[in-house]
Amino acid sequence: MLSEELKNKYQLIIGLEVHAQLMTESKMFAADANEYGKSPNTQISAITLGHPGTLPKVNRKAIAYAIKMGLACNSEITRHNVFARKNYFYPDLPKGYQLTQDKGPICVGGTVPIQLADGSKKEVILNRVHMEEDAGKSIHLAEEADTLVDFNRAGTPLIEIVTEPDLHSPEEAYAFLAEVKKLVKYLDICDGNMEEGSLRCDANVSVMLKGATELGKKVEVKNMNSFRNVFRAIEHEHERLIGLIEAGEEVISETRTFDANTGLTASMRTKEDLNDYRYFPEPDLSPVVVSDEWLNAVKATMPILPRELHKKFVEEFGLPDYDASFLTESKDVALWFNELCSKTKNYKAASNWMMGPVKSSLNENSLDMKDFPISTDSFVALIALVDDGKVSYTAASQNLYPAMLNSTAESPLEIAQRLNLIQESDESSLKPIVEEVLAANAAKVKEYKSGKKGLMGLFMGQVMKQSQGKADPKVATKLLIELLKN
Ligand SMILES: Nc1ncnc2c1ncn2[C@@H]1O[C@H](COP(=O)(O)OP(=O)(O)OP(=O)(O)O)[C@@H](O)[C@H]1O
Ligand SMILES: [Mg+2]
Ligand SMILES: [Mg+2]
Repeated sequence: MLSEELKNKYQLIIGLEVHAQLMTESKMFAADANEYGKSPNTQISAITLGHPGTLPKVNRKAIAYAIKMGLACNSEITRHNVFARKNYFYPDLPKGYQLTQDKGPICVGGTVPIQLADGSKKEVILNRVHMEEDAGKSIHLAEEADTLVDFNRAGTPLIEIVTEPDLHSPEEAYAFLAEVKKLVKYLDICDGNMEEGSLRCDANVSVMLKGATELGKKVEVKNMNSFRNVFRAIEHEHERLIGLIEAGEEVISETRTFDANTGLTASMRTKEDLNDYRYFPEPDLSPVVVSDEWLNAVKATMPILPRELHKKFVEEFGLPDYDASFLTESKDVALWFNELCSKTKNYKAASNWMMGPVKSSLNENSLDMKDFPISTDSFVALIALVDDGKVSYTAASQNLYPAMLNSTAESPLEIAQRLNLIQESDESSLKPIVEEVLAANAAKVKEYKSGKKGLMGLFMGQVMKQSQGKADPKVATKLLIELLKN
């Protein structure tokens, strides 16, 4: 572990390359199904395998998805798009080259907003988002020392989201990934599943003395299969690079691989054996031109974005930033909440319900908001029962709400009646109970009257007990104050 003092001497610089698999039905340049988890080598065609005489054809849906990402990040959309062949030899690359965008990525620049745990915010600057196709998958068999190849993944449409070297801590990198995942899910273009490899991240890391004007040499770390592991890999490189420099050793530009078991990285290849990819424009594809008409059609499919919903929840509903961030974390939650708030004006109560009981019950039952059984209409009725003093919040959250989860046929009022949860807010029926309590506690009443005002809580507790928790606290308090005056 390096001292804080040493860490403070250096500035950590991170640039991320995030690959997102697009959820199109077919592949980037062929009609074979784009489906995860199928039997090896069943989702392949002669085009994907690059057999002689076959010709690729661009999947326009994949292009539209990439444009959606660019629009969400306020990138500039390139109108004249050319694909290039990136040539290299690897067993899982059936054609011997990958189709990608070398010059002129489909989305240029743009930003992604992030927020850290301490509440600080920042716009991470993107270099570009470009299109490419995925390779197949090599499966290395440990025992037989053999390698098998599954080409199902080959040709899957990808976007590569490349940041500027604009991130400065593992926390920022983590927040960026979380935001990208959230965005692609809102846009419905990628499922964001890092374990299944639909979202993959390479981290470029360097350090430089604070105040230096030139970036240090970077290493690129690969093979992290979770956000947490990206965090760990950066943390490790941060320390390793400073250690190297402090020891007077040279940092080498290289690609390193992360080992999740040890938390360490190891060299894979250095810049010296850098591939010459011999990029050249793909001769079998004509340029893809994004017309105004097409661009507008894609714009029309844009969903409401988390940052827009966040703004609405804060500005229109008057909710704290914290609530808005929580509520927009998942698209399903945000949209459900948005609908709920079109039916109630008690936004803060609605938000508290979401952050408390709803969140807990979803977690406990490992449910998604998609499977949430209560309709927004019923939920509004629940909130109104509490607001009108008919059911106490305690009874509503502890008894009524759990019952609603299991009984969607009855209205909240019917359930509250069945469970005997309706509060007694009628003065005339509460008064005898209050009188009874005061009579039974004559000594305490005397103490109260001689100044021990703290006893109010005790009386209140007794009234609640006598009324089996159904006394409306407001009415009971009012009656107690009145009767204790005499
Ligand atoms: N000195 C540096 N320190 C940290 N990150 C850097 C530094 N210089 C560049 N980067 C980042 O490295 C990444 C470079 O990605 P890019 O895709 O452009 O090139 P590449 O890694 O050489 O290509 P490939 O896609 O073949 O891996 C960017 O995210 C960029 O911000
Ligand atoms: Mg790259
Ligand atoms: Mg790279």
